[in-house]
Amino acid sequence: MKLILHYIRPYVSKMSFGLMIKFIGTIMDLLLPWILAHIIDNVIPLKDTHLILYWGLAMLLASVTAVVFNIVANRMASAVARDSTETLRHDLFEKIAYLSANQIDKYGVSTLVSRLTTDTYNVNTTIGRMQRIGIRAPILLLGGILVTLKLDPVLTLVLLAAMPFIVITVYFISKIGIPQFSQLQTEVDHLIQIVRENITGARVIKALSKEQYENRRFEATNEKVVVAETKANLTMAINSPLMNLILNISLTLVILVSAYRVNAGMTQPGVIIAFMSYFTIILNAMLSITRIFVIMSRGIASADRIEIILNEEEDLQLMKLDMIETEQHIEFEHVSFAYYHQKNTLNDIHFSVKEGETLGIIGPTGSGKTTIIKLLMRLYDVEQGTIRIKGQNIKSIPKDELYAMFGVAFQKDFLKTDSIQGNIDFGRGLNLNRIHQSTGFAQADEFIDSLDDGLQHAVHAKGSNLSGGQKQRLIVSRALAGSPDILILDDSSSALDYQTDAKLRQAIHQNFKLTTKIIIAQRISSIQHADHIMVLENGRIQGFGNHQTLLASNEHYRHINQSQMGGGIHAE
Ligand SMILES: Nc1ncnc2c1ncn2[C@@H]1O[C@H](COP(=O)(O)OP(=O)(O)OP(=O)(O)O)[C@@H](O)[C@H]1O
Repeated sequence: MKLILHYIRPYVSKMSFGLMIKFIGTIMDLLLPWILAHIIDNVIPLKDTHLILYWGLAMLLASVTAVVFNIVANRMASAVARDSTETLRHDLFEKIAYLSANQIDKYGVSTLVSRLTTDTYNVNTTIGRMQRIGIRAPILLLGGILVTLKLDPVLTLVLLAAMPFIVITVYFISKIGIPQFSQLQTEVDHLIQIVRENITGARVIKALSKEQYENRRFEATNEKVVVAETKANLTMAINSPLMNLILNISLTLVILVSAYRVNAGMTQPGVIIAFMSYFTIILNAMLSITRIFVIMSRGIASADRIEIILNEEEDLQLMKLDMIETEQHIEFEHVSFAYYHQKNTLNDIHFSVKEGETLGIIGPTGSGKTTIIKLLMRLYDVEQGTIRIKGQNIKSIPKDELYAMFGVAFQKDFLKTDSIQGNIDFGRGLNLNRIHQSTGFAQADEFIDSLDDGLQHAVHAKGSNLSGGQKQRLIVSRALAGSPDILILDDSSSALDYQTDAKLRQAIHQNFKLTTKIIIAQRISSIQHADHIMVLENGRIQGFGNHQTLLASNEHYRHINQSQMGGGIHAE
């Protein structure tokens, strides 16, 4: 609720104006039965046609004002809901964009997507509806009671006897309903996760003929959403019949008492007709108020889920740490790391690389190669040991500065729905020369030139209209285009043929002399010319040296070399 209040605060004046219009419209609605009673009991007996016409016109004016003012107020309410949710969605998106890799792992992508979409939509509905019926219903209720008190206090007291029962019912129903709506949102998260996996993995699913299996998996989760929704809606559905029951009992009592009072000459028939109209107004107002609680239950559950993300503290804080004098560009000092306090993924990683040098990393899958890069970029914080860039602990380098040092091509990196140029530039405003140069270095020119629209060729989501090798070359072009201090190629040439891979390495060697390069590869040929080669196994450094020294001293490396290159020391 605090979150909702926070986001509507900037619109208080607009909202107040809208609520004032709504107030006037509602008062007009309230006036109508009173005018009718006045016409029946006081004006008609006078048999003055002009006076009857005059009061009839007053009724028409009141009803037109009520309709027009209500429409205007509703439109203003929708505008406030739209604008405040826009800001909320913006803030949430920004927050999600700045979450650390650790925090994204903690929540999972699906729940973040559903918080950004369905939850913000629920908040929007709550803000809109609260203004539309949140003011109208209480005014109709209170105003109705005040007018009926004036018309006939005894009958009003009979009506008011129902109030405590209504309050108790609403309290218990919303107490049960809010957690049920939270549960429903969690099930929606799971559903989104399965849809995402299905769409992302469509090709694998088809290749393995697993459509039926996936359909069953989806159905099972869909069923859970239905069960959760049914449960929450059932709780809320008890609300209206229960209210109707309470109100109908009190209506019966009101009719009985009014029949007695008219017979005894204690009240007039016009008053009873007006009272019945007010009774309907009060009844509808009470039902609307209970509906507000249903909407609020859902809105609060969603607002809470959004608030948890917005309140997430920055977990990779900038620290003030001393610099050391060093000749090295990148240094890992006895670094050990575990994801979420599980078993260590990396153990005692200790190495250094000078500016302009190339480090090759080779090792079996899952040995921790990519994790070294993630730690160097501070996507996760190390628990033991220190990582330095030019003598500065990376924990003391502002994030923007740190990220700006890198040009990275990750294993299955991201391509967005944009042109080839847009994907390489990635919002950095690079000049066209720079982009042409980088596509040349990355050996992407040949395929880009073969396209009719060249750099303007549209790339579909995740690069689905490009081959594996074409995607890799675009991703490498993007990494090179920013002339980075540190270039990281994580298995980024695996889809290239040997010749193209060799040309790419040659281009990088010749044109990025001052850039420190880290190349992760499965192929010895991709790293054999590196200044240093790290052999990684089970998160430990198994060997460190150049190609020749490792061939001479490291059995594991020799074995890989033999299996890939047939044993000799190959030079290209
Ligand atoms: N976000 C994560 N959460 C938990 N565990 C992770 C995460 N990322 C990687 N791991 C685990 O850490 C280990 C090392 O992963 P890493 O990606 O560094 O290996 P790799 O050597 O680069 O493998 P590959 O050659 O297959 O890319 C693996 O066992 C992996 O399951």
